[in-house]
Amino acid sequence: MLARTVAVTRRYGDTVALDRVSLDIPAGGVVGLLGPNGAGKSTLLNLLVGLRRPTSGTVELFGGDPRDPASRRQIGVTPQETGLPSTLRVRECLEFVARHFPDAVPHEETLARFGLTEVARRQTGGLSGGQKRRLAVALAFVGRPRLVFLDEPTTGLDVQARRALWDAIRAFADDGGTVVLTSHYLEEIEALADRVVVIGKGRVLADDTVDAIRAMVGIHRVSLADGVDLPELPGVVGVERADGRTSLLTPDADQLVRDLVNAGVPFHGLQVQPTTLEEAFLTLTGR
Ligand SMILES: Nc1ncnc2c1ncn2[C@@H]1O[C@H](COP(=O)(O)OP(=O)(O)OP(=O)(O)O)[C@@H](O)[C@H]1O
Repeated sequence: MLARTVAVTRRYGDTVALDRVSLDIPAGGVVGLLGPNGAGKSTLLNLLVGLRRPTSGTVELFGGDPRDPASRRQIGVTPQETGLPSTLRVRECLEFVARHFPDAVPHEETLARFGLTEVARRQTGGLSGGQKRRLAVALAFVGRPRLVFLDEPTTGLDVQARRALWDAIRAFADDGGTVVLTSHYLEEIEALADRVVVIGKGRVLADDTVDAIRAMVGIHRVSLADGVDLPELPGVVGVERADGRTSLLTPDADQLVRDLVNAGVPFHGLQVQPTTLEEAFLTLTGR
């Protein structure tokens, strides 16, 4: 096991950012932490990399305490927000980080892999937001880590830059590296992760393969104006009533609409909408 948390709780004052989270990170593959804003993803990463202490429970990194620098030797990290020294050139940043490691990746390789070759001589202060982000992520890989933590690696990148970064992350995993990344984007998780851990309100709501999670979050909300009696309908996983409307939550909205028609329900004001990830998971976990 490269890293693990056992019944970890983290509070900030009255806020419970993580609530008894137990998670194992074995070697190999990409683990995606998926969840809405404020779910606790960054807090979990910060505990795993030793930036924060748990309020209770234990966190292990390479068998030790993540707050001990020796435990952190084989990790690479890109936090959600990073600062680069604005007068250093891109290549100088790579050199600075590489000096800390016995067998760093050659600069040319990193530059090419992260699409930074053209800007190698530029000062980081003059880079675009996307270029800065790519450099910040690239730096996590320079020391040939065994385990890399990336907090929202592609936020703010355009489609092309995002894909380039995905390729680099995947190449690292294909070579046997392990990655833990957070994202709001199901698409990003689908592109990269073998395993998805869904976090909501400080809890692990699901921990499964991408396919299983996709099936769970493909929940739609079919809503109708109140005033009609609804029969028992198959495939409805939740019912909500608010603002003069009844919402039926279902993984197969097309079939539900067919069933409504077949049952002769005289509905009006029908709307079909995808649910948010948070709604889908709260529904599925019955909370
Ligand atoms: N340093 C802090 N002080 C006080 N509250 C905090 C602190 N850091 C996080 N929190 C709170 O803990 C909860 C979890 O935050 P966290 O940043 O871990 O969520 P997240 O899933 O990473 O969200 P996002 O997707 O927005 O980054 C939130 O309610 C947040 O306001």
